[in-house]
Amino acid sequence: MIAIAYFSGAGHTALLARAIAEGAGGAHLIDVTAMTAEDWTALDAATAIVLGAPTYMGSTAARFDLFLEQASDPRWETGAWRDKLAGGFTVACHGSGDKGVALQRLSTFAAQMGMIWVGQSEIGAPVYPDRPGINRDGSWIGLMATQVIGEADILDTGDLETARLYGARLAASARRWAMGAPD
Ligand SMILES: Cc1cc2nc3c(=O)[nH]c(=O)nc-3n(C[C@H](O)[C@H](O)[C@H](O)COP(=O)(O)O)c2cc1C
Repeated sequence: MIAIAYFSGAGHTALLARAIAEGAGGAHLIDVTAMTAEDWTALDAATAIVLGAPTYMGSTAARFDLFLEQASDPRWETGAWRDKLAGGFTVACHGSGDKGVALQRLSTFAAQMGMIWVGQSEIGAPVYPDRPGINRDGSWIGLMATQVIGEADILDTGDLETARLYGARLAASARRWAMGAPD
């Protein structure tokens, strides 16, 4: 099972979370501002946890960092998430916008938790001109999207398709990983 934990101030990160879930063929979507006991149970049971936060001031939004710190106690010490798969995504209003820092922050959290990071593997245009819009920000450490300025409720179709493909990759990875789980 895949769990997607995200924070979204104005809705863009939430759109990406839903597209990843769609590509994965279903996932437990968790808004970290309204955590329930069931959400923590789902995270602890998940084969893969996908972390999503908008880039605010050059890194992950503080509200998501609060969730990461909450999740670490006591799981960092107990190793409760060790060897789970992890992935990450972010969105910002600039093509760069220092989104890479946000994805490094998420992958560093995963590393500290002993998780196995699954990056973004899609190559689009200009390398493959027949794939316009796919991974248009050229990010492989995780999924990046760029906000369509002035629009709160839409994202670029290429970014959404890239998110679906990332979800499919995470789901395939989770299936393979679960098959090889130790007894
Ligand atoms: C406090 C704040 C800080 C931001 N910092 C950045 C930034 O460093 N780089 C950038 O490109 N966009 C930045 N933005 C724009 C957001 O990343 C962008 O609007 C994004 O789509 C928001 O996602 P959300 O709708 O899920 O909150 C910032 C927005 C806010 C509110």
